[in-house]
Amino acid sequence: MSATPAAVIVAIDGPSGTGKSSTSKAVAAQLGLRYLDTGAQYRAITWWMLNNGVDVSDPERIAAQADRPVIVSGTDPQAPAISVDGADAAGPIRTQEVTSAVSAVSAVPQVRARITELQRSIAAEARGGIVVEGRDIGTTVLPDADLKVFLTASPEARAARRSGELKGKDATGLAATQQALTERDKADSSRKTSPLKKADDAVEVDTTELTLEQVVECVVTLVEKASAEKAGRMEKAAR
Ligand SMILES: Nc1ncnc2c1ncn2[C@@H]1O[C@H](COP(=O)(O)OP(=O)(O)O)[C@@H](O)[C@H]1O
Ligand SMILES: Nc1ccn([C@@H]2O[C@H](COP(=O)(O)OP(=O)(O)O)[C@@H](O)[C@H]2O)c(=O)n1
Repeated sequence: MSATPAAVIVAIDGPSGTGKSSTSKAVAAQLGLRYLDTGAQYRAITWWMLNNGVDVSDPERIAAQADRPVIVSGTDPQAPAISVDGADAAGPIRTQEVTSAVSAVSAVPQVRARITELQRSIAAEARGGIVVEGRDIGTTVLPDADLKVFLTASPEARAARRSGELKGKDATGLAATQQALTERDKADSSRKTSPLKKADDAVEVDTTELTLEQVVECVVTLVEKASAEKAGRMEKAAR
């Protein structure tokens, strides 16, 4: 008799515009898992620093304030929510001002330690399983995740996707969007503390030529396989 699928922890990492958020939400909703957007948490702490007059070009000042904001993340994939000091932050964390400052704030070790601890406790509470998306989930936050996926896409495809999202809200052209993405990737990949990096045991999926539906289907298949394998191992251990 085949075992009931086991609850799994899924780590989805990759650079900006590769489809992490869209894919993670859809996979979690389809499989009844919780969902955590860790980029939203780094955006939230950045928003707090900007609102509280902290000089975001000064790592020491950021470090000194890193413990202060109270960040609460919802984990419903159908209605992702985030608040800072009790205020809804879902809208304000997506502004250009926050996007431009987030890599500098998230590079500060005290910020990463604080947010990493929060992420681990949320994952531990998700008894039925969770999809956690970010930059360092498979390498640092949840190195024992049951499945690690690393999404990639060409810089041109990523910029075209982001530029489509910004249309009407931002006058930035495609070339400027690509330039901003490249700079953020470079900052995220070159920082000392848990840089953006594919974990050695992550499955890499290049989404450049795939539709979002195809990526979701591919990741759902990988999660189902990881879940069945885990259930098999648990059943064997219980015998
Ligand atoms: N495979 C894909 N093909 C085309 N557009 C996509 C694909 N995956 C995601 N998108 C679109 O690209 C944009 C960025 O996706 P998102 O999931 O926010 O990426 P990330 O979280 O990696 O930054 C969104 O508008 C999304 O709908
Ligand atoms: N696990 C994570 C997630 C995000 N981040 C930081 O947070 C920023 C915003 O993440 P995001 O996922 O919202 O970025 P987008 O690609 O969606 O614009 C990234 O550029 C990183 O600087 C991080 O350092 N570690």
